[in-house]
Order: sequence, then C-alpha cells, then structure tokens
Amino acid sequence: MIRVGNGFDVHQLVEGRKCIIGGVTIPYEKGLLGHSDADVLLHAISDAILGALGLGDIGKHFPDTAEEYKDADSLVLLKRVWQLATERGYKLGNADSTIIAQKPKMLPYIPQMVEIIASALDAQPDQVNVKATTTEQLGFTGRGEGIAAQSVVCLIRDVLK
Ligand SMILES: Nc1ccn([C@@H]2O[C@H](COP(=O)(O)O)[C@@H](O)[C@H]2O)c(=O)n1
Ligand SMILES: C[C@@]1(CO)OP(=O)(O)OP(=O)(O)OC[C@H]1O
Repeated sequence: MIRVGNGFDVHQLVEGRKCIIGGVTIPYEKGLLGHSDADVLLHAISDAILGALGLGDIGKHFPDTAEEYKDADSLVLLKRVWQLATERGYKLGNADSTIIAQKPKMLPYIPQMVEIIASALDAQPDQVNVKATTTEQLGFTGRGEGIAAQSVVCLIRDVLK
C-alpha cells in the first residue's frame, strides 16, 4: 500500500534566534521564531508524514501551549512522528521538500540536511530530496520576514496476500 502526504510550514525570521533548518544550524544574522526550535523544514516533513498516516498535524501531537515542547529539538519531534509510521508498518518511499527563502543561501547545507533527515527516517540519502528557492524578492519570504517549507512524502507498506 502507498500513502502520500503533504506538509507546509512558515516561521518568522527575527534577531536573536538560531537559524536551524533541516537539523542544520545555518550561520545567519537572524533566526526562526517558534515555540520549539522552529525548524520549518522538519515541521513540514513531520506534517507530511502525519498527513500520509491520516493522523492530523504536529500541532495536534505537540501543542505549542505545552511547556514540554518549549525550545524542543524538532529532530526529536520528527523521530517521534516517524515512530508512528514504523509502528504501523510503513517505510519511506521518498520525501521531497522545498525551502522557500530569499536568504540565507541553503545550497551549501542541503547535503547535511539530507543526511540528517534520511537517518531520522531509516532511509538512504537518495530517498530524500531537499530543494530551495527564493520568491524573487516578492511577498513575506522575498522581504526576508520569514521562511516557508513544503514537503511531500510517500510511505510504503507491504500488504499481506
Ligand atoms: N535560499 C535559497 C534560495 C535559492 N537557493 C538556490 O538558488 C537557486 C536559484 O534560486 P531562484 O529562486 O532564483 O530560482 C535555487 O535553485 C537553489 O539551488 C538557495 O540555495 N538558497
Ligand atoms: C512544534 C510546535 C510545538 O513546539 O511549535 P512551533 O515551534 O511554534 O511550530 P509550529 O509549526 O508553529 O507548530 C507546531 C507546534 O505545536
């Protein structure tokens, strides 16, 4: 059986916060604001997995009103989401994501993001693709006010004959 899910997330860029995307801390003058570490890419992937499983979204599983998720490491949250998939017998087919950011330049950090995400999802790096695009200075991403990410995942489970 194959199931597909999509995820989308946005976090505001502010001074005084780390810029953590795909589990990588990127040197930049601003960082992402959130209740957790605000890793916009890992949130989008988590939501895509939950979507494929029909299990809602990360806000439902990890409420931003709960003290236990304050400054949470989103890689830990992604691994907890992935456990929901594996305990239902799913493996990753592939995951494809796009980071939407005017700045900073993501390209140098993408191989490390791919390694981190693949490892969290018990997958090989060639099952995980991460892309980046600007919005040509248009909109909130183009003005550098925030960063968005969108993801699609395909989960695969053997069906007993
Ligand atoms: N934050 C970003 C945005 C883009 N890239 C890379 O640059 C290429 C060109 O971007 P356009 O928005 O002008 O199409 C894009 O394909 C990415 O490879 C990036 O590294 N970081
Ligand atoms: C991850 C959680 C939980 O700490 O908080 P945020 O970092 O604010 O992220 P968001 O994508 O707005 O929502 C999911 C949350 O419940």
